[in-house]
Amino acid sequence: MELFKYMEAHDYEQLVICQDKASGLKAIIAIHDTTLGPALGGTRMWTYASEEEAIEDALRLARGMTYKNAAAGLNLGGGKTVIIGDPRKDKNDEMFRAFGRFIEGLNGRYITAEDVGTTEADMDLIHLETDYVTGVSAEFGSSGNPSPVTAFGVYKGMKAAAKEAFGDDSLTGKTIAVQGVGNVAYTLCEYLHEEGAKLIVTDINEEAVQRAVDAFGATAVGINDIYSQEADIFAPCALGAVINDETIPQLKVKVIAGSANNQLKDPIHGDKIHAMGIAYAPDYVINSGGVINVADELDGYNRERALKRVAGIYETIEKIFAISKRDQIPTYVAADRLAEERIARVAKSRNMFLQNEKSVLSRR
Ligand SMILES: NC(=O)C1=CN([C@@H]2O[C@H](COP(=O)(O)OP(=O)(O)OC[C@H]3O[C@@H](n4cnc5c(N)ncnc54)[C@H](O)[C@@H]3O)[C@@H](O)[C@H]2O)C=CC1
Ligand SMILES: O=C(O)CCC(=O)C(=O)O
Repeated sequence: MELFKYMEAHDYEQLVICQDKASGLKAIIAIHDTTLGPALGGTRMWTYASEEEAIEDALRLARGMTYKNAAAGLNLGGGKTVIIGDPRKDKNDEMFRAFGRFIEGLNGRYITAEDVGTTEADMDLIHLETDYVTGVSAEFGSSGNPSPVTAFGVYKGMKAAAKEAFGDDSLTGKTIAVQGVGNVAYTLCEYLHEEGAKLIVTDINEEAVQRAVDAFGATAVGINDIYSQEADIFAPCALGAVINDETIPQLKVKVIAGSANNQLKDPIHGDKIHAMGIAYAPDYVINSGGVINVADELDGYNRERALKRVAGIYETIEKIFAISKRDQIPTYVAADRLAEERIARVAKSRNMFLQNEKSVLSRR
């Protein structure tokens, strides 16, 4: 990869390569855009096949965080870290302490959190060296398990999408096909059941299915049958790339709204469902409850305030449908536009010189 060419083409600010021989730390911190505030994004630990693959992943994920944070209305930019290594074998305490010192060295330009392969305990080790970390344990002001909060955001976003499709945001009597009833979707099903929706569920884990059948009177279907159900709403809450050439022709729903990341296999699939008149709530917006929740730690975590902020996903999805109509574009493009427009607006109002910029952490 021609690094500077790539960074220039996609507007990256900074790439930090961190190496600590004693602990074996090999980390790449990618900072995409800090117009809105410090870059916040988790740390992924993974066995990358090559250094180039790790750098590409860090860059791609960091850019994703710029859009996610901007669309979520957070005053945070986008960044992400990858640590090269096997999270089951290669971790040691010194590695995360060394990483914390590298973060501290960035003096607040980057704030980390958990991601695939890292845990609350790892965040606590980072916290020994820097305050620029979230997702720490309760004694340091943790926001706790993000899944119920993510589920609340998905519920709110689904209602906004239902309003778009059916003219009314009530889910009472609506049939909702839920793919995967894990941590997020189980709580989502609680909200939906409470509101009087009929649930159809599937999961590769039979126990998870049975739990939903017992608790919510859900109808269980096979894993490949979830797409073709006579339902009003499809809620993908398991895997990515489930909206693709094979599944789209099977869909009978008017709304797609679920927690899974990267739901569209390729952008063309977002165009296809748009052309079919399906109201699609873009994944990184409707599932942003987790990051909104963790970001609340920066203000001294307050559950009530976090949930209020997460409830704002309803209005964000409404705005995205409005942009989609205004510009005649699919909602996945409208979400990017919402983020880009917000960054451009804030950039204009923040171009005045200040001797000392206010830090996010100083709000604590
Ligand atoms: N937990 C959170 O706060 C957030 C989660 N997400 C995304 O939401 C999705 C769900 O996350 P969690 O509930 O935390 O994960 P989870 O692992 O608790 O739940 C996923 C469920 O999907 C099932 N599953 C896996 N493959 C399947 C398949 N082929 N068909 C049907 N079911 C299948 C699993 O058995 C599991 O029960 C993931 O894509 C995740 O990346 C996104 C933002 C935040
Ligand atoms: O939610 C988190 O723990 C961190 C945010 C993040 O990296 C993400 O949403 O992918």
